Amino acid sequence: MTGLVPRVENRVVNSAVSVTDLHVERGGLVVLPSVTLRIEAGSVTGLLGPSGCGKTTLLRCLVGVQRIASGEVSVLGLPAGSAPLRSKVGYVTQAPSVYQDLSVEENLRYFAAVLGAPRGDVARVIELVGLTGRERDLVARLSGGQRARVSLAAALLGTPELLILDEPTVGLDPVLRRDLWDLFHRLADTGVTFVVSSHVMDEASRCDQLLLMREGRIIAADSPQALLAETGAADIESAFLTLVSAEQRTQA
Ligand SMILES: Nc1ncnc2c1ncn2[C@@H]1O[C@H](COP(=O)(O)OP(=O)(O)OP(=O)(O)O)[C@@H](O)[C@H]1O
Repeated sequence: MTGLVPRVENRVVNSAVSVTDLHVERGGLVVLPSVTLRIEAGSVTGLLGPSGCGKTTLLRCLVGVQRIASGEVSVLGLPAGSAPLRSKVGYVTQAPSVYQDLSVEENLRYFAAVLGAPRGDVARVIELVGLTGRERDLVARLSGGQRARVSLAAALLGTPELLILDEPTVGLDPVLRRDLWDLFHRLADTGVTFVVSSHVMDEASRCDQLLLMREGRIIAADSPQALLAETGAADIESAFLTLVSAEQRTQA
């Protein structure tokens, strides 16, 4: 996966995301009691935690599609979901959100037109996600991993400054996973901020910063190296368990 990556110009904020006292309820249950966090611009931040801990809900708040009960969510210096952010924030959901009955290229041409991205961008993003040669294939005939990459390509159209990716590497083989993480870092080096959720702790070492989440709360926010040093654990999964045990001891 190669290709030219556009630079993000005129960044004026250092925090790409700032969340304060965020409280969210879904279906009458408290999912996020009170989340406060900052995400540095130009970083690859991993949001890691067990299934059901609230990762998707938090990501939906950053995109501005989740009803919040109270708190503040600021993205690139603006309230999450505000109109100017539409072309600056890319969101890839867990379920691929592309048209099955269109080809890879037709899908991306359509999304480029909606976003007002230049036509030449389509070939660029297809190359970035490693789908060169599959342009004319119908999405319905692609594998799950290939389909996920079409969704990712759509999110890369234009010049997004923040990419919010919900479990983008699920179902991908190790080589493709490595290539995608390399792509995230290459784009982050140009100033794009990535927030990537995963319930697979072994992806942690690929992130600059980690947000470890449990039962709707951020239990740690630091670099993988700092979390390992702080807990004395050999890997992030053990660090997570150490933090959970420490928390349970404090609560007991
Ligand atoms: N549409 C909904 N209505 C009511 N409750 C919901 C809804 N979607 C999710 N929830 C609940 O919110 C909580 C957090 O779910 P969320 O999808 O944010 O977790 P997650 O960490 O992303 O999980 P996973 O890793 O399995 O995707 C769960 O208890 C879930 O049951």
